[in-house]
Amino acid sequence: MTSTSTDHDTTQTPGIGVILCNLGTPSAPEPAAVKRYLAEFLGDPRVVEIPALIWKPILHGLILPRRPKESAQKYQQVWLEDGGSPLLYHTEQQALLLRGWLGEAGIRNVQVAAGMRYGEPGLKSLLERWYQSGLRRILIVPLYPQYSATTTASVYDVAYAWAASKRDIPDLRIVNQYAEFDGYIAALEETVRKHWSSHGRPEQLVVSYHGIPARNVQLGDPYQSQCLATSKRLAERLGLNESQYRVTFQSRFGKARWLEPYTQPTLEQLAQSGTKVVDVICPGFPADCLETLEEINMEVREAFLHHGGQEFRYIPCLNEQPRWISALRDLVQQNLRAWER
Ligand SMILES: C=CC1=C(C)c2cc3[nH]c(cc4nc(cc5[nH]c(cc1n2)c(C)c5CCC(=O)O)C(CCC(=O)O)=C4C)c(C)c3C=C
Ligand SMILES: [Fe+2]
Ligand SMILES: [Fe+2]
Repeated sequence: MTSTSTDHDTTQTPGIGVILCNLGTPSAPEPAAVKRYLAEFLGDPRVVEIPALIWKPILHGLILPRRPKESAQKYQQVWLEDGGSPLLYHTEQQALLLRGWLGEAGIRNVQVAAGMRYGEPGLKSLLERWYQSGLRRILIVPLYPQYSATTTASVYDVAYAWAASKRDIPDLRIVNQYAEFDGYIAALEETVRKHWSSHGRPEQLVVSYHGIPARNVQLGDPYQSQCLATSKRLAERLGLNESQYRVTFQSRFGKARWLEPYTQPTLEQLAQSGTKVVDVICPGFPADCLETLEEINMEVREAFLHHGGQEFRYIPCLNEQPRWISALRDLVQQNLRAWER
């Protein structure tokens, strides 16, 4: 970590806040807490784009009475003994480390915190708290490298709605996407190379992203093309040709068509057609969470092995990897520089 000469002006202006904003997570791995979380999350019209008159009765009459119990059991399997929700734990660790790395780069007037779009610590309360304490420059970094209206736009909604309640609106900046940001790709590359140096190369690298409904893409959501762009950049840096990796989409919810190919059936087909060793990485999740630790590393692993695969090697998310924290520092510095002009 070295100080840069370009950050001097920004560092002297008081009161900058940086929020690492992630999706959110239940407060406990219990049905009641999961129900509260899912009600807020799935009640967001950015997430489920079905008219409220149709969706609300389905959500409250069919989904919320059943799913929380099932989901709570899954959360229990990944809940950290001391840290609680992995998603919240890793996001908070990232915020702590980023604060230190920014300090080492000479930026000492910055506060960094984790904020959650759904649940606690809530994005809106954090904005309000910092505003009341006098911060007038706030940078939000959604922990979604690939933009989707279902996730990133929802962060904009909350921030802008909060700002709409203010007479003296602070300088607010939101990082829209960083699917091909060099530091991010380099961090992914490093995590794969480290994994290969201890385990050797796989027959296939499966690059799995959270899915969204296919219709959203038809309506203009750029998410799919950004996932493909991230994967292509990563594969190029790893020297993989097109037959050595594939991109898949996981976590389908409901019966509509989502982005394809789906992760689990792809791994089952790979196993059935004789592939024995696979590596799976989830670049769309900067922090490990239910969808990576339980769905990928438990459910999909079991499916692959059950269909004849021999080695299912899950590559953990970027989490607290120094190369990732330095990428976040670079991304933040790049955005803070805009305030110098
Ligand atoms: C309509 C449903 C959903 C859309 C669209 C969706 C998009 C989306 N989600 C993430 C990241 C995460 N999702 C997580 C959990 C999760 N996602 C959905 C549904 C949709 N997601 C549900 C119902 C759940 C809850 C778990 C369950 O009950 O099965 C998580 C993990 C949260 C945690 O606490 O660990 C993340 C992270 C992205 C990036 C995305 C679109 C691009
Ligand atoms: Fe999700
Ligand atoms: Fe899932």
